[in-house]
Amino acid sequence: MWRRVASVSHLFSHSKSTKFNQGASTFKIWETFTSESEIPTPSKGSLFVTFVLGGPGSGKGTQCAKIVEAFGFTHVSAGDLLRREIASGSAYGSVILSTIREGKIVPSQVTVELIQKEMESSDNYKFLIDGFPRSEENRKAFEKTIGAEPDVVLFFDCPEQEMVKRVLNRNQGRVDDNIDTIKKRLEIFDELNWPVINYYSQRGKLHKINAVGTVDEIFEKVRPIFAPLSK
Ligand SMILES: Nc1ncnc2c1ncn2[C@@H]1O[C@H](COP(=O)(O)OP(=O)(O)OP(=O)(O)O)[C@@H](O)[C@H]1O
Ligand SMILES: Nc1ccn([C@@H]2O[C@H](COP(=O)(O)O)[C@@H](O)[C@H]2O)c(=O)n1
Ligand SMILES: [Mg+2]
Repeated sequence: MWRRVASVSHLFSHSKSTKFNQGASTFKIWETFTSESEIPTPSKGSLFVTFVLGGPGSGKGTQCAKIVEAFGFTHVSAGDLLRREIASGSAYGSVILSTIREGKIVPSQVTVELIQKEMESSDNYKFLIDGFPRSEENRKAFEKTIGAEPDVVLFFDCPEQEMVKRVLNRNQGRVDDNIDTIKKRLEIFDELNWPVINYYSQRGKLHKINAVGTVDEIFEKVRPIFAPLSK
């Protein structure tokens, strides 16, 4: 289904064989961007991965919904997958629930496996991976298991005060939408997410978006990033 540009399996010799890295087949070498303004021009059939980063309540899920509508991506929210795992009554459920309650990060192996299953069950080739990677450990686990790097990384940059306000007003019954857990999530974000943001910034893949404004105003900053993509 995905057009191969070149095999990079030699770079991931210890990774598991998956739909994405199987032998020398379904893979492409990811274009390297030399500046933050450069955007890739993917062709249909090539796997196209966008990581969506930002603090709690910065608007990642809200903007992902708009990107899906405008550009035909499949939205894979790591947090939603973990919540679904809890709801399914899986063996991991109780440990995931307590980790989310504490605002901590679930072991990468668990999260990456859920993401991998979700991607493999989709016929789409354009994915928005929302709320991932949350740490360098997450990032490395994705590379190793999926055998891919993101084409684009979005970072919704939002002041803490605004994030807290949005989360407390979200009203979706999430166990982590309370002031104590929000404080912990913000601490974890500061400690573990910045190294990931810096990593992709140094590689010219990061698109930092000021996440203050209306949903539509913010989307108008996102839209040009994906303009080369047809739906
Ligand atoms: N630009 C905006 N202005 C005001 N409120 C917003 C804006 N964008 C999103 N919201 C609201 O803020 C809340 C958090 O947004 P959203 O769920 O998209 O954030 P998130 O980054 O996915 O958060 P989390 O990491 O906790 O899942 C939601 O209630 C949403 O409706
Ligand atoms: N890569 C991830 C993503 C999320 N979590 C845990 O889920 C919580 C909620 O995530 P949202 O993206 O929906 O805000 C988050 O606070 C983490 O506890 C994770 O462990 N790893
Ligand atoms: Mg979200």
